[in-house]
Amino acid sequence: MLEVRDISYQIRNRKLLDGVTFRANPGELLAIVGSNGAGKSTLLKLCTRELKASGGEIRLLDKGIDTYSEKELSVFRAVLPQQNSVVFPFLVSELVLMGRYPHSDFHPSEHDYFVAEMALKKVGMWEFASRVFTTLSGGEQQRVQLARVLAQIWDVPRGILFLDEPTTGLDLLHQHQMLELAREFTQKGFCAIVILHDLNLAAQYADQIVMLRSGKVEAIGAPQDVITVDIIKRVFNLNVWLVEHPEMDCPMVIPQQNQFSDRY
Ligand SMILES: Nc1ncnc2c1ncn2[C@@H]1O[C@H](COP(=O)(O)OP(=O)(O)OP(=O)(O)O)[C@@H](O)[C@H]1O
Repeated sequence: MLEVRDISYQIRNRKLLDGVTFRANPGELLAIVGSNGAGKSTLLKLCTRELKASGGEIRLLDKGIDTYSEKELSVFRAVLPQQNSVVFPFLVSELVLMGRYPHSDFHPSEHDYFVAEMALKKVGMWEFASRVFTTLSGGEQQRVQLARVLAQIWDVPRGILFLDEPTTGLDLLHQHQMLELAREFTQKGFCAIVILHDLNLAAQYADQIVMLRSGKVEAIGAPQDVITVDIIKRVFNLNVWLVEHPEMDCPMVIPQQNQFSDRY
């Protein structure tokens, strides 16, 4: 569904990404993790065509990403960016309806209004529908933005969801709800590519994890294969304990104490 083949990206003389290769299949949630500056957002921007790779190839639904028109792409792939760029006083309902524009050519049908309502209800924000978006709290805005991207690909058969640090600003409940929702969509055949900083969330929700370090893939695979003491030490320079999740078949990360005193 998403295939990234030997991708590199260079700015001036600096390689921000080098030889990155992975594949995400329908029904999978793939988490991209790694230290600050490792290249996660750059990689996501290449996959969403916000940036153009210096080398390699990216394929979506078995076609090169460059072969799609912007409109074709927007019908089946939706992007939740890291930064919230809304400055105009749109109502929450208007903003979510914008997610339907690729389907409605700016003239929303009854079905588009229905989908926007369903999406807002899905993220628990329906009662905020007539509020001005910019007056919402950071976490509330993030949930409305999720409703917008879900509305965009709500009823396509094979959608691709790109989420850049979607849990930022969300409380514990809503962090898990956000990822539960992403997983719900993967269960109906979507593919979700999610940048996460929290390794425990990645371990709990991802089918595959791509761990980046200095622009290269340090490890890729199932959470048990990527979330290891050695790999975390190499990537984050952090000593951790790993414990088994009490209910799920995945590791949980606990940083060891007293390892920072000589660093600062
Ligand atoms: N336009 C640019 N010009 C120069 N350097 C850039 C540019 N964009 C990104 N970089 C650098 O590329 C590296 C990767 O950036 P990127 O935002 O992809 O990292 P990230 O893994 O998403 O980081 P974080 O976890 O902090 O969000 C960083 O060192 C960043 O400073």
